[in-house]
Amino acid sequence: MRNLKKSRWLKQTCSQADTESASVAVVAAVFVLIAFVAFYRVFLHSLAHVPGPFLAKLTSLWRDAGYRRGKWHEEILAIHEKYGRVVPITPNEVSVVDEWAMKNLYSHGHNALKTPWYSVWDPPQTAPQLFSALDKKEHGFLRKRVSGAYSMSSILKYENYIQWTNAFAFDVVGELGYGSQLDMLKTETDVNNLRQNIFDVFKLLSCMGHFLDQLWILNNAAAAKLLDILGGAPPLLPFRNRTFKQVQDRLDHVDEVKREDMLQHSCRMKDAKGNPVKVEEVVIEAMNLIGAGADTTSIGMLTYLFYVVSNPDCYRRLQKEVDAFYEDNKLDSPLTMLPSIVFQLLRHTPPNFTVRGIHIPVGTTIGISPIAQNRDKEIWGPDANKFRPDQWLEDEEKAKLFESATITFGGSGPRMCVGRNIALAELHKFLGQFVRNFDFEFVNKDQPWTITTFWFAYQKNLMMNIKPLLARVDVHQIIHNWSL
Ligand code: HEM
Repeated sequence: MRNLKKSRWLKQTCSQADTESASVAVVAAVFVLIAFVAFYRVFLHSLAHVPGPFLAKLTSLWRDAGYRRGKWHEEILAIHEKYGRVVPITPNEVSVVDEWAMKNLYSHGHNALKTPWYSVWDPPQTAPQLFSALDKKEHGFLRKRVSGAYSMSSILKYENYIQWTNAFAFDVVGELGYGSQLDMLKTETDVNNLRQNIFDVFKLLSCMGHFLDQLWILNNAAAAKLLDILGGAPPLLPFRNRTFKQVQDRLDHVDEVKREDMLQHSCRMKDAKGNPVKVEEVVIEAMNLIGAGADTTSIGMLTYLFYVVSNPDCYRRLQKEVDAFYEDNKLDSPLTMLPSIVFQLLRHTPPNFTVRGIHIPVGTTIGISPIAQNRDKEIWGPDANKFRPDQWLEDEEKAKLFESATITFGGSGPRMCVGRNIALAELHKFLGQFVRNFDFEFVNKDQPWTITTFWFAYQKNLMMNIKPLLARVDVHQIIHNWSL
């Protein structure tokens, strides 16, 4: 009996020892594997010799941590300043600044494929969307059927709606894509908490797009259904429901509606087989307009206000030019300063690929950071960081070169911004009207604004003293202390 107990105890002790040594072996194997991967990445990987931050070569967590800090717009400039024009930012991703690379990545015929990061922008329970479609054929089809609505001739037809809405970005895109304003101006509130929700969702998706298979675990139809049942509505649901209602209403009356806006264009689209479009497909186009077209353009407007106030000479010349344009209602004097300021502010905001002698292997993720390219001293000269609209006026040849090197709208190829014409129309209108009707200056001259970047560079706390110019607008002469 005693022997039996002893042998059981011995067996238990042995199996405990076996488990312990197996655990040690597993931990050791994991360590060896990590050490091997680290050694390979830092010394043997084909990008190992390219100068860049050490941690970036080791793990993509370095880049992800940078994104989450919200200061990537400063960090990417510092990285290029320190390491040059081709810099690894993860073990398998390079950030590049180069005019040639821009043409070969982002123009017709040459464009590289978008990375799987974009898949995170496909909301569950909606139709495929233009921006995140990775497949070239699918993207080509989706783009072709909407592009008529974005052409300059169409945008000029919508101009009345833009004027009407006082050109404020959310209401403008609402007017074009939903058939009515979003009532942000009228109610002076964030209707459906839309702006805050878009900020929160963009922050989450832009940071987490690299993780856990693009957050698939949360971002799928089953999870959305489960959330619905449990009553935990996703943040953009009220807005999505409102969009469905508005779109369905327009689809039901499309032949009676006389309004030629973008919603009308979307309602008349066909699917790939030539059948009438489904409600989900129109909804995704309308939501695209809001996501891609509102914050981007309002960021441009704030950038304008910031740089015009920071450059009194530009401000004075611009006001003079716009005044001359309206003088005696002639409206025919040429505008040069206004477009130069627009272009200047926009700047401020495949196999065997070789950039500047550095070979980028097939399968590497490659991208151009707009801010790094738009501030590059080799392209823009020693005063690349200065806001100097005259740059566009001094030399016609150079201006053409600058235009082709500016990457703000994503190059010139099939993936470039389809809403460029809307953005340009809005910005020109807003800038011209604002400078004509108001005098403005910073409240806080030492720190006029703060910028946080989560894919979009959001400006916060831009406080302005705004004085209506009495001769032109019928308002009391009061100094507004207005937070933009
Ligand atoms: C100053 C304002 C704007 C800027 C700087 C801007 C910039 C860009 C950039 C860089 C891209 C390419 C993004 C990528 O592929 O990662 C893009 C795509 C896009 N933009 Fe804009 N955008 C602006 C305004 C607008 C407006 C007003 C709209 C619509 C009303 C719009 C709609 C779109 C859409 C739908 C795409 C996806 C195009 C495609 O993949 O084929 N954008 N934009």
